[in-house]
Amino acid sequence: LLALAARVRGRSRPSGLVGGAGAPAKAKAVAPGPRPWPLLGSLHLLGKHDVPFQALSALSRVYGDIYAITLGSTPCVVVNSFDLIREVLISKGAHFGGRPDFMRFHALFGGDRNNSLALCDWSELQKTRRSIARMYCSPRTASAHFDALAVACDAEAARLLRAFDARVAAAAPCGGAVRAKPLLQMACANIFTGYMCSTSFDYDDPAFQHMVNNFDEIFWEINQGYAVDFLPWLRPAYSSHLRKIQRWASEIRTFIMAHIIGPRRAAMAGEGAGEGDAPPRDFTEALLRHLDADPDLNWEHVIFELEDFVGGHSAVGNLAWLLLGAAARDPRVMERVRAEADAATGGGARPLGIFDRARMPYTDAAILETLRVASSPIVPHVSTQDTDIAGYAVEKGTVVFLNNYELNTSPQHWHEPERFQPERFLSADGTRVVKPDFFIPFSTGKRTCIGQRLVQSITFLLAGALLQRYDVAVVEEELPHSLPACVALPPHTYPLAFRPRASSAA
Ligand code: HEM
Repeated sequence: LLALAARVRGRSRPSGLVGGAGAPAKAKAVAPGPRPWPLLGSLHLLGKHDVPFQALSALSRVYGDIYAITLGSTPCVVVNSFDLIREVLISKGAHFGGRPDFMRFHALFGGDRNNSLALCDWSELQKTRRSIARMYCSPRTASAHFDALAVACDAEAARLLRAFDARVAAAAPCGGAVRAKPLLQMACANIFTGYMCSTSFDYDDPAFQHMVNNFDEIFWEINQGYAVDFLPWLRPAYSSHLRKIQRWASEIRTFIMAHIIGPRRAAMAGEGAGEGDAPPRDFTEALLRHLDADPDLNWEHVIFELEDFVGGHSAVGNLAWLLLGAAARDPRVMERVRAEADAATGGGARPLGIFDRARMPYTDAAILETLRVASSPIVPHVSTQDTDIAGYAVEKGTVVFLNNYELNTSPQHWHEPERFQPERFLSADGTRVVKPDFFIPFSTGKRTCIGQRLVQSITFLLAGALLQRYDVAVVEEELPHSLPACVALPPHTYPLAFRPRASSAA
């Protein structure tokens, strides 16, 4: 009964807000929520589940669609319904443009999280950076940038398949089990550097391998929650961990400077690039030209921006490996992706390309279903002024969790949400992808993900090409396993068994 009462309270608007004409304005009520303990706040409640987002969903069944919770001494609000998430991200987006001040975020970006596009607070500089990045990281299908992406993808898919052929042949005596996520990550990294920086690297290059592994470590790391995020006095206990994060990030920047920006800058000087009206050759050149033209930009911005965007490849590689894991668990998924790929390429008469995505709705739907099941959390937002959500007071500096784990897994929204069923994203005749409004894996509003077109195109290509070429199966001793509410897999995650396809079309 208490739980039910709390739930009803959580859902209703506080009556004090509805004053009659001339009535004195009453202070807005604070959303209901658990009573915090000294020092810890309610952090102990998050530890009762595999991942914090499960705990946040469980608490929504007690306190309702919006509740207030104190973590350490940080005031937080959790919103759990699509309407309230839209209120925060869209109708009141201008009030919630900040990001949390976690020391891990600072450690990743040279001591200042505002160097990062995803982790900074909203600012004029952020607007400029987003608009430069958007053109390249969100290319429209009929655009020169998308054509350039297609070229980088074609070259890399061919290289990946050659590398896989060799690995699979070597692994054949032990059933074809290959721990190949790192290979996939290198292919993704090369597509990103090929497209954004007009350069790519050999899979055997130890410096490249090291950079890709560092990115993967960081992607896994950033997807974890740590008590120190809310209890800064725990810092001494985490100091070696923080140093490790700093080292990964700084090694990445050294690589980018030495192997991408340095050579590129030298080549541009030699070619006289930037002179005349020719458009920049790629994202790196666009950034370097801005550096010369805009006094507000400095070297650090360029390096950090490339780090941010080249680093996007880690998310793609992890997503593609999750999709391969799902296809290995359910051969029907593999068969349907393969049937689409065969139909699109004339039975393998030519390699699969990113333009084929338009004719492969099931494969596209399988990517969406992988995103739904993984349910990557939206990066928390922070209120930049005193405001309200659903009429409840929200003070400046409050961390807001947008619980899209609840949106992606609730039986209120999905039939059998625990099942992997790409068909749920298809029209009744199976010819079109249909996405419900409340499905927002890339968030929405002014801080929405910039990379979603790259994510969908590259995941499509790499997973599609591999499924067209190989029979993929689970390795019984190490079944595919991933955390709920997490699109990241540990860098050395489960292997999958690959065998050249029995009825070979590709
Ligand atoms: C599995 C793949 C990915 C998923 C599920 C994903 C999802 C998200 C989500 C949920 C946000 C938070 C938006 C918000 O706070 O409202 C975000 C932000 C962002 N994403 Fe992605 N993302 C992915 C890959 C990428 C890639 C490949 C790139 C770059 C090429 C990228 C660039 C960004 C940037 C720059 C932001 C920050 C935007 C801002 O704060 O202004 N993402 N992403």
